[in-house]
Amino acid sequence: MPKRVDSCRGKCLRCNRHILYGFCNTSFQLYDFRVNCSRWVSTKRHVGLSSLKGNKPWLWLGKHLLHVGYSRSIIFPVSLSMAEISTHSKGEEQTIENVSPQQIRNFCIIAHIDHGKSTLADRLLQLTNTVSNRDMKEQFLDSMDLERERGITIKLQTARMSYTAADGKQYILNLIDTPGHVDFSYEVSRSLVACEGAILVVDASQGVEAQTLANVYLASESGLEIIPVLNKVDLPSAEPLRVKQEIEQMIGLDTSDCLEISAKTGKNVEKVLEYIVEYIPPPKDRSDAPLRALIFDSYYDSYRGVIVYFRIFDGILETGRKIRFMNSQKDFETVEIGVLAPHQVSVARLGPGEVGYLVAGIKTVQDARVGDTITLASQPAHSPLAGYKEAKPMVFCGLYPADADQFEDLREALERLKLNDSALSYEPESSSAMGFGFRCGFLGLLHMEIVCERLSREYGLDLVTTSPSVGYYVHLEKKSPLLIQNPCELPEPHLIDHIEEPYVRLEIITPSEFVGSLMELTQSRRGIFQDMKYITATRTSLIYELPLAELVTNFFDLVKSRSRGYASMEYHWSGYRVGDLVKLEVAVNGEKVDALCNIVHRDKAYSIARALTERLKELIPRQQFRIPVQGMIGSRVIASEHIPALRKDVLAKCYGGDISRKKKLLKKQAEGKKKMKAIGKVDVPQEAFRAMLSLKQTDD
Ligand SMILES: Nc1nc2c(ncn2[C@@H]2O[C@H](COP(=O)(O)OP(=O)(O)OP(=O)(O)O)[C@@H](O)[C@H]2O)c(=O)[nH]1
Repeated sequence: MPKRVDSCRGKCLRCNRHILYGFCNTSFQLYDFRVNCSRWVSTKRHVGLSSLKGNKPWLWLGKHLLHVGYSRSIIFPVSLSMAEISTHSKGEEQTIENVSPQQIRNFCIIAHIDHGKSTLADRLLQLTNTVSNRDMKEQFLDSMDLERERGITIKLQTARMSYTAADGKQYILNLIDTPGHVDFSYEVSRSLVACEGAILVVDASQGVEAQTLANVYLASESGLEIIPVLNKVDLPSAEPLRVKQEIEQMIGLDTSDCLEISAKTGKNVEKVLEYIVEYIPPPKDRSDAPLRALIFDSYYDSYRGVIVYFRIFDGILETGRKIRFMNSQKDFETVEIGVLAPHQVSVARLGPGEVGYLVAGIKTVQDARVGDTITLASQPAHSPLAGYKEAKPMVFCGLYPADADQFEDLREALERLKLNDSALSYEPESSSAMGFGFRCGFLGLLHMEIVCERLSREYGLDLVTTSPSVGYYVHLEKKSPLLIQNPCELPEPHLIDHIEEPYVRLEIITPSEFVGSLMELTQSRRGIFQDMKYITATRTSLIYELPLAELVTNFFDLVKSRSRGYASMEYHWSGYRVGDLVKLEVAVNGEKVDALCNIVHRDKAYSIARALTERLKELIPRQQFRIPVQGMIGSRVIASEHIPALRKDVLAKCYGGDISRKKKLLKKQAEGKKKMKAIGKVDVPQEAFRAMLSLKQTDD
């Protein structure tokens, strides 16, 4: 391939307006250029034959003419030389040099939530001068407003840092910061595949938590070198010795030379950089092999189309080359490739081991799916790299615009969010109580909360959400099973043979004194006990199989409150199990409210129905007539409440007088109320739809 040796810049001779930038290859033919700093265009199609016009050589670039000159010191094989009008000043492209894989280290930071990943990433960016002190802000890589406000990482983030190590050599360190919350663990698994090593951050005051273990398992499954680091040693409550012991006992990592750092104060953070260079293996040098690069993230930019983040395993990628996505078998021409330093900086080529981005005029994220392999269309690789399991939505809820006119806006907003969030799913549905809306699928409750918040903040939508539910497999007699994501769709009981519900394998790590209370909670949520391990003298791990439906209704909050915040939990999908489940419906004033329908375990149906009707009685405003609120399974009423009518003193104006007159007035009032009840419609307030959620909390 031609090697880029120099760049040039000049005005178009024809229009005298456009500035043209170009790069020369080894034979000093311009091989790619751009107009007015906008997109790069391959010159293969655009450069016309060069010619000399008097002493002023010029060159066609598409419809533009570039004025060029000679350098007399070198004899060129072609008539044209490097452009000399103005040599491209130190532009971004030239600051990034291609490096050999030996000088590259790809690593990610993994930890339990809030153990200090993003803070450590901040310090590393500062130490390597990737971000100047002036531009530095807390949690630099968390770019979403929501991430910064809540102090959590939602999306994985990448940054390329340049570091001169103690051995005097310069290294390129590609960092991937990952989220800690269990809902986003699929982001973690994606980033792990792009790395050779992981820094495992453990809070020295808290120790090994459930998510620490889960992430370590993921990292060792991917064959990564794990470097444990104790963070927050500046805290008075830090117990580095105890935590080191925990790491050795629970994870089995040697902690004899484990670093004790404070990401907040910067103590010992520079040593982390040395450890990365020393312990994390460099990527393999397979530059001669056909290109294979793994897509680990992508997002949609309204100006440039889909931006794909990838890691190259084999071969070389250059701007202007035609690439192919091996799974979707779609071809695109790369308009720009570059690295994330941490902002996008374009480069001409990237070699094996490099992490970068590319722009190729891709219109939908579906064309460049995360987990797909990029290869060259002209020299495709034989087989794609092992991708990822697709993120599967686990929790579903209905989203309805409070104002029916906003339905189309909601559709548009969901379409846009979906472009950058492949785990989100949605399909239209309608409800008699709430009109038209969408049934959306999320990875977990936090994911759901974040999507709802983004919809209201970024798109100004006022939404009503129904209580979250999970997906059930309903086996009908002599028919193939149905997947039900909306409880209202559950067929009549006599048609159902059995129902299967999703289960998760749950691990809770807790100080031993809270074990009893947490076991009680888990059992009340239909948990099936699997194992209990004493990890250290004071900490215990509990393992349960738990229905996902029980977990999504604020189980995590209860675990936290019962353990005074000290327990942590982690779960992953473990399969479907048969459950004795029924559809619990609610009728208000004789009319079933479909948005309040839910699938619950038969044993709990009565208590939930009772609590729900009581709660609705408080929430639904009183009307002129008496309103019955009933919880029902099929046509059987299992709980009932009445909202009393508003009373108007129709006798107020009767001073004394005849009793028959009073009776007449009261009779007239009773008749009026009866009529109103027959034609009256009860508006169920929005809070009522969330009642189900809060109910199950009180239920425990
Ligand atoms: N005292 C002290 N506080 C720290 C240190 N490192 C991080 N913190 C604080 O711990 C909190 C969590 O830090 P983050 O860096 O956001 O943690 P995280 O692991 O990235 O969190 P998620 O992205 O949500 O998983 C913040 O309030 C930090 O200021 C440290 O070394 N010492």
